[in-house]
Amino acid sequence: MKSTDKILIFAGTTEGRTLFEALTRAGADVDVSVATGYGKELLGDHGGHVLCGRCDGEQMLALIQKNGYALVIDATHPYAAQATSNISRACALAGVEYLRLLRPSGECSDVILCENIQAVVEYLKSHGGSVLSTIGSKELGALTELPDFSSRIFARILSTPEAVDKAFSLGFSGKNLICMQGPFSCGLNVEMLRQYGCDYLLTKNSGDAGGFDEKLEAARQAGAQVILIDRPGSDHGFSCEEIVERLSSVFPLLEKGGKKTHFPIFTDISGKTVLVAGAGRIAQRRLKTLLRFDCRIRIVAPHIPQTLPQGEAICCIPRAFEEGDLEGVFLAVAATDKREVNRRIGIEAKRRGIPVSVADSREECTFFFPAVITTPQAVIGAVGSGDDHHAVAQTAKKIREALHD
Ligand SMILES: C[C@@]1(CC(=O)O)c2cc3[nH]c(cc4nc(cc5[nH]c(cc(n2)[C@H]1CCC(=O)O)[C@@](C)(CC(=O)O)[C@@H]5CCC(=O)O)C(CC(=O)O)=C4CCC(=O)O)c(CCC(=O)O)c3CC(=O)O
Ligand SMILES: NC(=O)C1=CN([C@@H]2O[C@H](COP(=O)(O)OP(=O)(O)OC[C@H]3O[C@@H](n4cnc5c(N)ncnc54)[C@H](O)[C@@H]3O)[C@@H](O)[C@H]2O)C=CC1
Repeated sequence: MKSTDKILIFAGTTEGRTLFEALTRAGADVDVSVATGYGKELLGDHGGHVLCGRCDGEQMLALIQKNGYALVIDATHPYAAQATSNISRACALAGVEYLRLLRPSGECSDVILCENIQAVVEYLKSHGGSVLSTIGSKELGALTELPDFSSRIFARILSTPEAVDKAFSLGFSGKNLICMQGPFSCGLNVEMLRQYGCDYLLTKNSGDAGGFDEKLEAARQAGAQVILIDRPGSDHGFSCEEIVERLSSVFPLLEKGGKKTHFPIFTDISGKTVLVAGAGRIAQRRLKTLLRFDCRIRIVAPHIPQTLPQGEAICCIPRAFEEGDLEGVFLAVAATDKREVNRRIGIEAKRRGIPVSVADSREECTFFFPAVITTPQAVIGAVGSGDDHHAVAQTAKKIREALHD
């Protein structure tokens, strides 16, 4: 495969969307096909071409041949057995490479395992009790075979008009419907099971991104029995990471998991004040870097070590951080060893519109503190996607060695 080849993804799952975004960002020529308008909405606007609407096997074959894809990735839902069989057959007929993206099944024990929805119905016919159904609206019809379904089945479905209309037309009434879009936390699941007095939680083995672990744990906490519809037997495939791994030789920008990278902005900080909270190992490393750029440093820490550089540009405040310390600050670095203090600095800096690097939480950073290499000709800053700092440090080391910084 070459980097100019066209790729088609049949999405419909979180992983499919993640892969689409990552491939688009990595410069691949990629189209995505989703079954519903709702799926399209979830994709947002990432560039790339979005095809919308359900297609049968023949339509898929025509689409693949017409657009000349070199690779088709099937990222439809683990239970979309029909779609998967159509896509793989169309690829075989067109002679196009086919990859199945499949999230790993969740680990589980102590569940009532049913082969399909029909087996669930048989089980529930001979076992009383209320059920929280978390299998969506598609197969809800089967549950209406239970004579008392309208009182004992509580169906959690998507909050779309189609899903709601379908549930109503099947005979479900408002009091037995929960229309809401996930993700659902364990706590929320527990409350739902308790609120509706459910003895069972009905689920498919949707793997991690489907909130599967949160359902199992909630059932355990609420004392409900899990009824699990097993995955279609022959389904096997690759995880998102494995597919990224396979494609990264063609698209070097494709990072693991489709994480975003930061755009480097080089800005003049001379004469401006940078707040550094903390005066330990990390704060001192950053201080050394910052001082190369002729800024003023306001450093605040309960204990100011003797080893700290001194000079007019450095103002030491020997006490714990206070919010007022951010007054008049251009850039902030939170590098104390107290999680709560760093978090507070992050929040307060954001509120004031000050870019902040929070040393112990990549999620709370609005900028990443880079590894900096300075030579007479250039300033080079290196960051990764925040999940392998060691690799960034190694990269910086190689650049330093190469440039004799
Ligand atoms: C997100 C970021 C936020 C920010 O601070 O702006 C951040 C976050 C975190 N770093 C952690 C650990 C380590 N970071 C390093 C090294 C560096 N880290 C740097 C930047 C950044 N670090 C920002 C993103 C940059 C990116 O990765 O893209 C560098 C580039 C610049 C600098 O720090 O000066 C510098 C290389 C400098 C050079 O070589 O010149 C080492 C190695 C070492 O110290 O030798 C370790 C230990 C080993 C390891 O984990 O590999 C932890 C876990 C803390 C914990 O568990 O306690 C978190 C928290 C989290 O991940 O959420
Ligand atoms: N981003 C990165 O590169 C790395 C980040 N870290 C994280 O950075 C943080 C700092 O690590 P180190 O410098 O090794 O710790 P350290 O223990 O050497 O220094 C902590 C500093 O915070 C100060 N401090 C404590 N409470 C404070 C408060 N309320 N207000 C202001 N200052 C306060 C202390 O006086 C001390 O100077 C830790 O949270 C650590 O997890 C650790 C390794 C690498």
